[in-house]
Amino acid sequence: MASAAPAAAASPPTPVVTVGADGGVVGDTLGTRVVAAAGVAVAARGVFRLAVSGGSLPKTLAAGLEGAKGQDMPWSKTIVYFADERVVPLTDDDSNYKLITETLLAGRDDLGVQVVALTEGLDPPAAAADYAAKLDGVDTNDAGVPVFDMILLGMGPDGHTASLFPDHPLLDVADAAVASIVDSPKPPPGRITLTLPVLNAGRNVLFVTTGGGRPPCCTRFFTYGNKDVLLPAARVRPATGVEWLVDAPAAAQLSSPFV
Ligand SMILES: O=C(O)[C@H](O)[C@@H](O)[C@H](O)[C@H](O)COP(=O)(O)O
Repeated sequence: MASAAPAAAASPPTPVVTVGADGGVVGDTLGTRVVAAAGVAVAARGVFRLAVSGGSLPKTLAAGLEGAKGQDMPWSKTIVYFADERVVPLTDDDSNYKLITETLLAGRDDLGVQVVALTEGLDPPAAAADYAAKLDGVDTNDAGVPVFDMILLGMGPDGHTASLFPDHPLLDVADAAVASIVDSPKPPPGRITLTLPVLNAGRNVLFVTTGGGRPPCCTRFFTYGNKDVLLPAARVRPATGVEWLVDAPAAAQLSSPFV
């Protein structure tokens, strides 16, 4: 990836927040968004490159793609990547690869979905470099940044997204598509993550946040303390816009100007 391009002059669109009554409704909406983005990508480029996070997202997505919507998915033209991954064996309970095989991909072994998994046995920096090399087939923008058709993100209680944590130097990585962390505040400590330039280059970028328990983060969503330093999740503002799918308990904790 080339070094960072100058920041775009125009402000990105204000995030769109879509509130569902509960996790089931959020999952349904997510499924609809994913099928729509997949259809557009396959019609335009013959493939749908989808980057997913860990946490609760794979389960919500799996539920949203049950039934008819799942049948509308171009599974054989879908390539699943990881917005972040834990540097553990693929069979480890902490592995996001294991998580998606047990949720999103469960019962879909024969549909030809490709998954770009972490290479096992490498330390985090080597795993990040190796994973970056696996992005070779992904389109890039003028700045050489990989452009995914869709990136699905969650937000932790501290405002982290993917494995980009508040006040961490990884937030400033602008010359690599994939970075590593060895001191993740959320266990396990060793992880790889897509970097902010990649998250901000996605064609469709969605956050999915359900449940309460996030007031410290959400009340500080746009500013961090008194320093006007944005929390990691708030720094994901692609020029294509960003949508937040939240349930009612999460929405109740999001303060203006977020909603
Ligand atoms: O740890 C991971 O693998 C994640 O990608 C992480 O960034 C996650 O998305 C958030 O912590 C939200 O997690 P929840 O969906 O469980 O709230």
